[in-house]
Amino acid sequence: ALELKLTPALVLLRSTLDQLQEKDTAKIFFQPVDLSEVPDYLEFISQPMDFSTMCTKLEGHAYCSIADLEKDFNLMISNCLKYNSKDTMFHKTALQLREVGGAVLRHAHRQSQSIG
Ligand SMILES: CC(=O)c1c[nH]c2ccccc12
Repeated sequence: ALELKLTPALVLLRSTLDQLQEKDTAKIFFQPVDLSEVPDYLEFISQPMDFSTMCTKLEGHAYCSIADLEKDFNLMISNCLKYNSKDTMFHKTALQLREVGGAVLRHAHRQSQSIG
């Protein structure tokens, strides 16, 4: 039935997001950048993104595929690389997360192909 077919896709999306969050050991991407702490953030970043927002979107069925999840993950990383200069921990952490997260997403793409 349709709901049986859709469930594995949601399960894979949740597991992929969980795996990506686990790689953010410093938890710098767990919450939106605090605009009261960083008042100029929106002068540089037009579309903020973070894992908590991605989780809300996922449960709200905003993601139809791993590719949709990957788009927001890449947005989150590129925001961080843009706002934070190269010599910061944030910038370096984003570069690392981009690599390890890429491997998680490649594996999830392969799994989603086997679900069909
Ligand atoms: C992910 C990110 O860019 C940030 C996460 N926490 C922050 C605090 C100040 C400025 C940037 C950030």
